[in-house]
Amino acid sequence: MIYAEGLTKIFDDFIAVNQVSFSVAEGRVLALLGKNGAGKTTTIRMLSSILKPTSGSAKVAGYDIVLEAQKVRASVGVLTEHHGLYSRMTLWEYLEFFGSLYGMSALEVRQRAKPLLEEFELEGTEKKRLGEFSKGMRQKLALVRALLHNPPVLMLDEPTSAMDPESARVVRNAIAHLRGQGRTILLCTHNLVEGEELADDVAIIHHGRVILQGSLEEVKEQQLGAPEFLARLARPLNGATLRLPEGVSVTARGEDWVRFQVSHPRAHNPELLRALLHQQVEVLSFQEVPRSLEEVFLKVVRSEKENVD
Ligand SMILES: Nc1ncnc2c1ncn2[C@@H]1O[C@H](COP(=O)(O)OP(=O)(O)OP(=O)(O)O)[C@@H](O)[C@H]1O
Repeated sequence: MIYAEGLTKIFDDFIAVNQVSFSVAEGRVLALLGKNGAGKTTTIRMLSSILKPTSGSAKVAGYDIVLEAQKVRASVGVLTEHHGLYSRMTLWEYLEFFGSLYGMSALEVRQRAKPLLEEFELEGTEKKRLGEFSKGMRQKLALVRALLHNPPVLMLDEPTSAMDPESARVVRNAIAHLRGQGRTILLCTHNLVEGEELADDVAIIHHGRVILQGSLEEVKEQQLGAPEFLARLARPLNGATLRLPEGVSVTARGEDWVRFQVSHPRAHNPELLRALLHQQVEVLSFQEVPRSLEEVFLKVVRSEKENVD
C-alpha cells in the first residue's frame, strides 16, 4: 500500500532524507521512529505528495507520488504537527471547507463527519469557533478532517502529542479501530509505548537514513535475542540441575524461579513444560518477560552513535 524506494530530499545542501526504502502492507501500521530532526515529517510530506522528492520514488495506494500526486492526495489522510486551524471558523465551516477541497457537498461532509465527531467525543461543539478549542480538541478535529474523504491510507505525525491522557486514549483507540477496518497507517511518534501498542511494523530513521526495519517481533528478536520466559515454581529447586530440551537455555535462576531463553517458543515451550513436569518441577506461572520497543530503539540509536563517533 505504501512502497518507498530510495526516497531522498535535499534542502539546499542538507540531506534531510537519504535513500529511504520501506513498505507498509495493506491493513498494517508502521511506526516510523526517530529522534528530533531525523527526517520523519519530511518523509510523510513526500509520501503524501505535499513535497517533491529530490530523487527516489514511491507509490501510495498504487499511485506514483510525483506523477499521480492528485490521486495520492485523494487516497491519503494526513495529520501533520502544524495543522492550520482557522480560529474564527466554526467546526462545521472548517470541515465543510476541507470537504469542498475533496469535492464533497456540505451534506456529505455532515453525514460523514457526524459519527467521527461522536467517536472523538466532539459532538456538541459544532457551532463553536475553533479559537475556543483546547489543544486536544484541535488535534482530534484535525484527525476528523484527515478522515473526512474516507482515505484507505493514513499518515499521522505525532497524533497524540500535547494531549491529556484521556484524549490521547480516545485517539489511540480510534487509530486501533481504523486499523481494524483495514486501513494502512504510517505513524510517527516519539511515544514508544504508543508505537508498541499500535504498530505491526517498525522503521527507525536516523539522520535521514532507515537503520532498522521489520515487524515488532522481528526487531525485538534481532536486537535483543530470543524471547525469555519466567517460570515461578511451586517448590524451591534446592540447586537441582534441570535437563532441558534443545533450543532452551537458562539465563537466570533463583530459589523458586527460573528464566529461560527459548529460540522457538511455539515449538519449544510445550516441550519445556513437559520436561519440567517430568522432573517433578511444578510450575505455578509461566510468562514471557516483556521487552519493550524502547529498549530496541535506544540500543539501535546508541550503537549507531558509537559507530559514527
Ligand atoms: N523546508 C526545509 N528547509 C530546510 N531544512 C528543512 C526543511 N524541512 C525540514 N528541514 C530539516 O530536515 C531535517 C529533518 O526534519 P523533519 O521535520 O523531517 O524531522 P522529524 O524527524 O520530523 O523531526 P521532529 O521529530 O522534530 O518532528 C531537520 O534537520 C530539519 O531542520
